[in-house]
Amino acid sequence: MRNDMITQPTAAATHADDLLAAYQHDDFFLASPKGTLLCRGRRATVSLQDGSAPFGEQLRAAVDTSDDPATQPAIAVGALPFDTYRPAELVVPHTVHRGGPLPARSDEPDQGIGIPQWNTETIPDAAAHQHAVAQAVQQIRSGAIDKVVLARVIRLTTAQPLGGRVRRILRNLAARDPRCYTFAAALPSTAGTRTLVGASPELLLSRSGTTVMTNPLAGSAARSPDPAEDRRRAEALLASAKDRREHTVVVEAVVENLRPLLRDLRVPSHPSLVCTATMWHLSTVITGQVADADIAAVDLARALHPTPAVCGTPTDRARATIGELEPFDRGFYAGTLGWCDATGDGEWVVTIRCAEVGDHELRLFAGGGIVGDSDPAAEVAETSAKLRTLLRAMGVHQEL
Ligand SMILES: C=C(O[C@H]1C=CC=C(C(=O)O)[C@@H]1O)C(=O)O
Repeated sequence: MRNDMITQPTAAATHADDLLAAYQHDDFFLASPKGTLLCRGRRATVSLQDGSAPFGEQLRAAVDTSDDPATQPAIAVGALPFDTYRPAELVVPHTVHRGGPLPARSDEPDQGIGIPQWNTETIPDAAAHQHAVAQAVQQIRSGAIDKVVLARVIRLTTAQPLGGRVRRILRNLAARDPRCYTFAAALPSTAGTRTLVGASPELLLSRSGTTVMTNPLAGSAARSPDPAEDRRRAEALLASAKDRREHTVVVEAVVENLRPLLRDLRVPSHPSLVCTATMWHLSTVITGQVADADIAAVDLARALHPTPAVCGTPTDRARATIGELEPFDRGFYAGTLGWCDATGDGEWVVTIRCAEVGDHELRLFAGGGIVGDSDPAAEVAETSAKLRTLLRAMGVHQEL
């Protein structure tokens, strides 16, 4: 099994399934197509606000001043919120374990998480989301913005405690979507313990040595259980002028942000198709080489975030439109989550297809990119389809 996710030696490599089984509340877990990472404890923190010294130096300094002997590699992990103006920090864990990629399990039965009944609330409801999309379309047609991503939340509550069930959510997500980035991270919270859990198809950025890769996704179609219809939808997506526009805006912004930081930038001229268990997407894999070895993966990720795949363009105006039209706080949805080591290597995913899990409450998020010819009713249906990723992992099969 390939095992190149963390470049420094760690404790003995472990089977990915064992890492998933060992996941505990408060751990950091990330399974990517390259490998699986499980981190525990807080040995030190690295604030991302300082920014004066290169990240590798800050990380090494944080480890040197921690009261623990440095028996583990210097690596920092964590989640960053959608709102880039909020304070952000990464955790240097006590223990780091790595494994290969999680194995695919097509025969896995759909197991819920043992909660037979939920109270549900959708914010905004379908009619209000449709109205918000129509308002966004008007703003775009008036020339105020080019694209904006609008999201909605489903709030599920239960009297039963949820904390111990994150591992089962992770397991169900990974079983259905082994090629996605499956993650769980404890969030800084003043209101009890909260965990971000999800299975994202989107890589914001990875750096391995000098090589950088980013894989923006934008443009979507729901999968169909009928193979012929599924293929038809995929081909229609690839041919859709509206979805191509939505996608091009993201690729152009990513390239513009990376151009000063990378050399030998390779950008395919056309998007390709990728799929999850529930969605088809337009995808572009962009690669390049770091121009300055001191630029760590987390710095590059922060230079890109938020891309128009989760915010819009121009960024500040799209952010203002989101603030005006979305009646909830995104928190860590549409942010980024990952790891970075002292050599600058790392992997950062876009935190979509995810939920924030509290003691008795889950908030599930899904959004969609809006352009001038978006159809508000179709956008509601798209968010419902995206929400299925998490709902199914929790054993909820009705449409919400
Ligand atoms: C913002 C989300 O998806 C993004 C990623 C892929 C396709 C997208 C779209 O077609 O709108 C979104 O840009 C989400 O799932 O909440």
